[in-house]
Formats: sequence, structure tokens, C-alpha cells
Amino acid sequence: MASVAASPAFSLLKLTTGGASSSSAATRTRASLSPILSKSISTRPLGFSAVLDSRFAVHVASKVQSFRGKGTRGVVSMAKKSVGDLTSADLKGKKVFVRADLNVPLDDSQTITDDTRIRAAIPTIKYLIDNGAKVILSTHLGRPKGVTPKFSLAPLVPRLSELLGIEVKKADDCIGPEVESLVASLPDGGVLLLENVRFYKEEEKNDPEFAKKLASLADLYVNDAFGTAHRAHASTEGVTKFLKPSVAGFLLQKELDYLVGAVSSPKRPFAAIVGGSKVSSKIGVIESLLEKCDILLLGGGMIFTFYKAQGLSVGSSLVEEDKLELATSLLAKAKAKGVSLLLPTDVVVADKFAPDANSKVVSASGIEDGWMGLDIGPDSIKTFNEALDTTQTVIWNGPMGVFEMEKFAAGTEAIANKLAELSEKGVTTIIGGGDSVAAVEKVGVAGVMSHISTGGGASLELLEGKVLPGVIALDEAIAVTV
Ligand SMILES: Nc1ncnc2c1ncn2[C@@H]1O[C@H](COP(=O)(O)OP(=O)(O)OP(=O)(O)O)[C@@H](O)[C@H]1O
Ligand SMILES: O=C(O)[C@H](O)COP(=O)(O)O
Repeated sequence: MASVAASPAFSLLKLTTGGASSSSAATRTRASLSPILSKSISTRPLGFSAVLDSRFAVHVASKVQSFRGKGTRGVVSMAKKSVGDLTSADLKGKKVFVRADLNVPLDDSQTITDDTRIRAAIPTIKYLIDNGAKVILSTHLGRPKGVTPKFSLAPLVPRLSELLGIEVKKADDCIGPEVESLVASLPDGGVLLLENVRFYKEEEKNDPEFAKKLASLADLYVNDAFGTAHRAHASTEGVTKFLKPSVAGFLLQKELDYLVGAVSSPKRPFAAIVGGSKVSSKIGVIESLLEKCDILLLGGGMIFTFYKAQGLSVGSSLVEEDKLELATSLLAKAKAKGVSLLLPTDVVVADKFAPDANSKVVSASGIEDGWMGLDIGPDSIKTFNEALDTTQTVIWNGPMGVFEMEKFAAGTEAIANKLAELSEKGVTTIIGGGDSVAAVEKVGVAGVMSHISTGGGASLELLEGKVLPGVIALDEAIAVTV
């Protein structure tokens, strides 16, 4: 295992912790526990998965040591306090600042083209309004430089209202007197959407004065913005210094449960599939997953750097010359760790990077000058599928080819379909954000996966084992030692 600092958390949710914990004498420290949690702690046996309810399974990667490691003693988990810890007694009539990530794509006519992130934010908002809270909802949209009408949140209001079944009000600003009076007139169970928080440059600067102004609108804070949790911004991190309690929303929890928990304590065999364009953007993910997985399947543009590092001709395929040594060392690392690393044995090559390119399938050693690899080939798909058939947990990040072009989409679509098939058989399937999510949606199998991340950059950082500022800033629910 990696050192404690580099090792992500194990999950407290529905995951077996192995035998290591069961014989340990445990001492547990309680901090900000709900009655339900303290009850579960005092009455349940020592195994972690049995000790805590899923609502409390919010983890902090830097502070957690995997139960699967040898000699699991010392501080084991610092779980974050959850919105589920708050009862109607805590919430009724309270003003709750909810930071969500409603950064959804809009077309030229300002129509939402994918409402996934809005739908994902609903359970937390619903829970709050059902418990009589006044919800002050905040998000960014895009990367505006100052007030920019095309990044206004107005187009989000009808969909939010429809999904929540109430009329959501919108403010034209996110701080100031107009907002304060709208908050003052908000009924219990009402929702006020603040205008794009990034219209203020102070948001991304994490300016304390700006954070204080946001915080002054509310009594308590819920962060459910997983997609922005890797940003230390005023509305994701700064506000926590002024609002107590500051707790995690249900979406944030679920993302952590899968991307940290299920990945660190997987049902085995555990396979990771990593693709995408460049090895340079996935080094951290590959290195981190090599510590945990049994099988690593590589695809996408990055494979040509691995091919070249092994002395193969790659034609005009994408290659990062300065990463050849790194590729060799990753192959050596996989071998040393006993991870079965599979590179595609054949590829679909094209004579240009275009949808109407001429294409053919060649073996990995048969790429001629003037041809570029844009997808994995049928033999590779077969081999990858056979490897995946042996698994119990699979995480996938990055497409196998240029799936945006029909001619080069077969590899990515085959993996999406395979994961759907495995998911239906009970294998845990996790799609780690970004383009792989788009691919799964394109194939129409998103609904059957165990978890589809709503975060691109945030999911990558988590998979790299990094701590997310928006998570670490939240109140701790419990500290557990064994
Ligand atoms: N063989 C290839 N040659 C060139 N580009 C490729 C190849 N295979 C895949 N790609 C491209 O890689 C891109 C996705 O790479 P990226 O590393 O961004 O993946 P991701 O992590 O899933 O996405 P995101 O960065 O949005 O999280 C796609 O646009 C795809 O067309
Ligand atoms: O779309 C995303 O990945 C998040 O909303 C974060 O957006 P950002 O990369 O502009 O911070």
C-alpha cells in the first residue's frame, strides 16, 4: 500500500473491511454525532462497514488508512458530517447555503442540453425543503470574467422548479441588499437561486470578505458541488470558515463513496480502464490505480507513447516524446506490483484525423508511416472483454479511441456495453467522469452503471489520491481509532 498520506480512504459504505478489524479492540471518539450515529456506534460490532450508516460515509483521503493494509492501528477514519445528520429540528426555519455544481451545458439558444448535474443536486435540496429549511442555492456556470449575460443562471430556473415541484425564485446577484431582502422573504421550504457566483472575481480568489458576505446570508452550509470540490473557492471552501455546521450533501457523499471508498476497498478482482488522449494527463491516475488494482487496461491516444517506448513504430499517432521513459517505468511498476497491465494488441489506424478518413485494422507492431491509431482493434476488445469478465469491480476513465467520430467509436462503445453487461451481473462499475461519461451516455447504458461521476477534474483528482479542498473544509462527523 502507499503511505497513509497518499492512500485514499476506504469506504464505510457496504464494503467489507476484511478480517483485520474484527479482532481489534476499538476506541472511538465522537464528534458532532447525530443520535442515530452514536446509537449505531455503541450497539454494533467493530467491523467498519457494520459500524457506520452510509449517510456518514464521507471520507478524507489524507487522513485515512486502509483497513486492508497490514497492522491497521491508529487513526483510521475522519468522516465528514452529512446533511443526513441534520434533522427537521436542526433545519426547520433555518437558512441553508447550498453550494451545488449546476455547471450544465447550454446551447446557443440558452437551452440546457444535459441536465444531469441539476438532477443530481435534487436529493439534497429536496431533503432540506422537506425538513422546512429555506434553501439559498449557489453555483457557478462556465468561466465568466465579470458579469456576463450568457452565463446567467436564469435558464436553470424552470428545470429546477419542475424537478423540485415548487417555484424556485432567482436573485439577480449573489450578495448585497436585494439578495438579503429576497432571503428574508423566503418561506420555510422555499428555494432561492443566487446569480452565478463567478460573476465576482473574488469567488475564484477565495476572498475571505466575499466568503463572509455569502456566509452572512445563511445559518448553515451544505456542500453538494462535487464537480467543483477540487477548487478552493469562496463558495466551496471559504464559506466554511464562517458557517457552522458545514456539512456534505448526498451527491458529494455518493461520489466519495464510489471514487474513494469502492476504489480503495474493492471487491476483487479489481480492474481499472484508463484511456483518453495523453498519458501526461493521466500519470497520477495510473500511478494511484497501480497501487490498488489487479488488472489495468490502457487505451486511447496514450497507448502510442507506450508502444514507442517499447520500440514499436507508431506512424503519425499521438506520442509524447518526453514521456517515453515514464511509460517504461509505469510498465515496470505494474510488473513489480503484480498488476496485469494490458495494452491493445491491435488498433484501428487512419490516414488522417477526420470522420471520413480511410481506415484499417493493424496489429500493434504494424502501424505504417502516414497512419495514425485512433481506436483499439477487435482483438484488443476481445482480450479486454475476457479480462473484464473475471472482475468484481471496474473503474473506467477516458475513452478507448476518438469516439466522437463514428469510425473510431467501436472500442469505446464495446467497453461501455461490456461494463453495462457486468453491472447487470452485480459487478461494481464506476465511470470516473469526463469523456467516458459522455461515451456511456452516447451508448445509452448510463442507467445501469453502479456510479457515474458528475465531476471531470474533481474525479480525476480523487482518483489520483488527492484531497479535495471542498471536502476537507467540511465539519468532521467522527474520528475513529482502533
Ligand atoms: N487514439 C487517439 N488519438 C487521439 N485522440 C484520442 C485517441 N483516443 C482518444 N482520444 C481523444 O481523447 C479525448 C479524451 O481524452 P481525455 O484525457 O480528455 O479523457 P477524459 O479524462 O475522459 O475526459 P476529461 O478530460 O473531460 O475528464 C477524446 O476527445 C478522444 O477523442
Ligand atoms: O465542469 C466542471 O468540471 C466543474 O463545474 C468545474 O468547473 P471549472 O473547471 O470551471 O472550475
